[in-house]
Amino acid sequence: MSSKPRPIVVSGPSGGGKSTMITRLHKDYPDRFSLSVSHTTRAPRGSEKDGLEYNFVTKDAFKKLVDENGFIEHAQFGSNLYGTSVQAVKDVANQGRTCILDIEMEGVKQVKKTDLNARFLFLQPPSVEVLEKRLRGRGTDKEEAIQERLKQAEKEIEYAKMPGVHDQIIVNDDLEQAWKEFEAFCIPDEKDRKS
Ligand SMILES: Nc1ncnc2c1ncn2[C@@H]1O[C@H](COP(=O)(O)OP(=O)(O)OP(=O)(O)O)[C@@H](O)[C@H]1O
Repeated sequence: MSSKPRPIVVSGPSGGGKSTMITRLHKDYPDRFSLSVSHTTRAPRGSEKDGLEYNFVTKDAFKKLVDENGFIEHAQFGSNLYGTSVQAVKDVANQGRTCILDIEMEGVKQVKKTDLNARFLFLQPPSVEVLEKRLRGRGTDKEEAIQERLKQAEKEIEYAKMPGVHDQIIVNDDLEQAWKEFEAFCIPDEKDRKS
């Protein structure tokens, strides 16, 4: 059996609290968790270094990796391609850190097809009504985007109900309570926890 840290997949509807939890996790445990380095076909900017901010690759190399099923998720923004590769997640584990993957439902399904041996955590809002309030309160999304996110949220919550999809579902109602549960999932050994 390998002693490499198993990646943790955090998913849940937009506005469910993924960024809030993951930001706190990195802040409280800066040496224990890492995000994977994404691939991109865009050119490096300023002092960006290959393998650090991104793995900078050509469009051909990117497409080859797509054909080889090397990506968990990939998408196009403008004329550039971006993706999270299976290898980038393994690289984090090889460095002795737990890779945190913040991905949506389709990505969760992709991870399940790999040999990453991930643990799956779902952050669920207390209700769609509360989710709507939080999305509005965040003030980052236009009305149309909010409606789209709420529709998608219902699908995500339905999928999460299927037995065996997630190792744990945390209902993000009271923030401190949800954080405690999140922290406990990410750091199973109580003596290693800060709170
Ligand atoms: N338990 C909570 N109680 C009240 N507000 C919360 C709680 N958890 C998160 N929020 C707030 O809800 C909003 C959405 O949270 P956050 O941005 O972390 O969601 P997300 O899942 O990362 O969304 P996205 O997938 O769109 O990035 C934020 O404004 C955050 O401060």
